[in-house]
Amino acid sequence: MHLEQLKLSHYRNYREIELRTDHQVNLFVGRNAQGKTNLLEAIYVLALTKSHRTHHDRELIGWEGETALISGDIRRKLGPCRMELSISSKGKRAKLNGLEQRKLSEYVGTLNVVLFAPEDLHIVKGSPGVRRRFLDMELGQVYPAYLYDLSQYQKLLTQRNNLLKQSAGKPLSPGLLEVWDEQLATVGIKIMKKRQSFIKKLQAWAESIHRGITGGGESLVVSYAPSVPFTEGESDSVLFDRFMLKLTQVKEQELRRGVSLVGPHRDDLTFTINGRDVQTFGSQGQQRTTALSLKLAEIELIAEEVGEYPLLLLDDVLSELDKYRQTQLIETFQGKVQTFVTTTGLESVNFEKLRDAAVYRVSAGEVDVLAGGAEV
Ligand SMILES: Nc1ncnc2c1ncn2[C@@H]1O[C@H](COP(=O)(O)OP(=O)(O)OP(=O)(O)O)[C@@H](O)[C@H]1O
Repeated sequence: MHLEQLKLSHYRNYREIELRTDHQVNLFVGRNAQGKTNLLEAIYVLALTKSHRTHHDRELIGWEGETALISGDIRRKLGPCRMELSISSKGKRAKLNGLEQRKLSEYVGTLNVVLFAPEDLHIVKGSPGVRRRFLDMELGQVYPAYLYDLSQYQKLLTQRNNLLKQSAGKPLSPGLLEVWDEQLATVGIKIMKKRQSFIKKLQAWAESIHRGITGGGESLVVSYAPSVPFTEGESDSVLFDRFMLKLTQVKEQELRRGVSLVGPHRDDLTFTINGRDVQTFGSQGQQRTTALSLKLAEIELIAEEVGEYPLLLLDDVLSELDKYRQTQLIETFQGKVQTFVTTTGLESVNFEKLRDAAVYRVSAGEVDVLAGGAEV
């Protein structure tokens, strides 16, 4: 997949810009706080309709504007496509080739992106919520139907939580909670099974990529830790019964606390290197490499599932990688994956290995081409 042109209007600190981005590697260089991350974020939002930095869409709209617009011309095997996303206080609207999409889940998946930024370290170090968000975003762009299940689940969960809160520790009328329990378990199982099969595929890629990056010395294992444990191949009915049993076991606690305590919203992921938990025992470098291996694994997984390589967005991470890892990264994806990179200085970039690159200068929401094509 290729992004050939990007247009922004009232997006963060960009008033109006139009940028041709048809090179294989696009490097955005500039001082701090000029809009480099905003640019990568815009590509990410164009693809996924959500930012990796904030849950509040309002923040994406330029301070002097009412509506932010992102538009991108995409080249894919399926044929060219113009994607347009508008964000205002009334919500988001998405168009594909000029046609408005009724559901955002029908729009997501048109463009695939993998973003790697310093904060991705939190996928390894942070709370389970960060890992669930990572899973949901990545699964959603490969299997858009997953987003539908997820939104169904979230609605059910909100309603069930409201009921638990209203009861305020008092017993509920018989059968009232059970109506929600069955629905929660049915949709919850769908999500858990999709997560499990996704993590299994991701694990296979991440393990071999991590071995490559570490020169064969480290064996990374990524595992799913579902809130209701299950093994591969178990039938839905067995899993349903186990889910319902767990709900029964925690019912009193749920009534007391007013929240649902069982289901995919309590899932987690674990990482081990040579059998030891990376979150607890891993060095900073091992945690960073684990996050990088995960992201690179996603690129291969998307290529396998979608039949095309996604875009790679690298936000301010080149300077964090030593020359060996940079070369490794560039050589692995050179010629296959269109890459967008931000950096504060070109001295950290290993130009010897780059082919078909363009360099852009970003300054206070303006972007100029410094050099493009073979001369870089
Ligand atoms: N909604 C908004 N409207 C206008 N400007 C905004 C908005 N949100 C953020 N900004 C501005 O965008 C700039 C930050 O841009 P960005 O995060 O892309 O920086 P950067 O160039 O990546 O810097 P660094 O190298 O420090 O990461 C800041 O000047 C901030 O004030």
